[in-house]
Amino acid sequence: MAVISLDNPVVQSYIVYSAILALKLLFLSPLTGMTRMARGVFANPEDVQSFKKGKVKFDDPAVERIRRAHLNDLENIPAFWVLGALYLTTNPVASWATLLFRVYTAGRVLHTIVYAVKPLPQPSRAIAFFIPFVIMVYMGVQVVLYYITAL
Ligand SMILES: N[C@@H](CCC(=O)N[C@@H](CS)C(=O)NCC(=O)O)C(=O)O
Repeated sequence: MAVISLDNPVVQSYIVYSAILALKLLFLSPLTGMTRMARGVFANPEDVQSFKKGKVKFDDPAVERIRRAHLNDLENIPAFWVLGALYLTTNPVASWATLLFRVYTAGRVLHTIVYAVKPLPQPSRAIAFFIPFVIMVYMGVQVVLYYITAL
């Protein structure tokens, strides 16, 4: 039986990397806001009125790029929180699970950098997306295999 306790280093590792990912996800909101301000492009007329500058515009390339990065995080990071937590219950080897959480987090941070902060040519974004994606699939399969025998 897996020991799910806050004293368990794998659980602590999951908590740390989950929090880093949440902070990274949150970071994209102020980045969007700052980019809107810098470029004078807003999503609502009341924003234009309140800042007394710029215009309503929905296709600014820089803002849309950050919004796509944000959406991509939302398509991926919540699945990590779920699958990572379930994976903990399968009694993984601590060093292996920690490595997976670490590489996942590094991949998602790199995805944000090469997509939204300092755009780089492909395949940099594809790699930064794909490695964390494979880790999630791996964890999900491990969870299913671990519990399916009990059904
Ligand atoms: N919703 C994604 C699904 C595929 C995906 O996540 N691809 C990665 C690697 S190419 C990506 O960064 N897509 C860009 C995006 O989601 O805006 C899309 O429309 O591209």
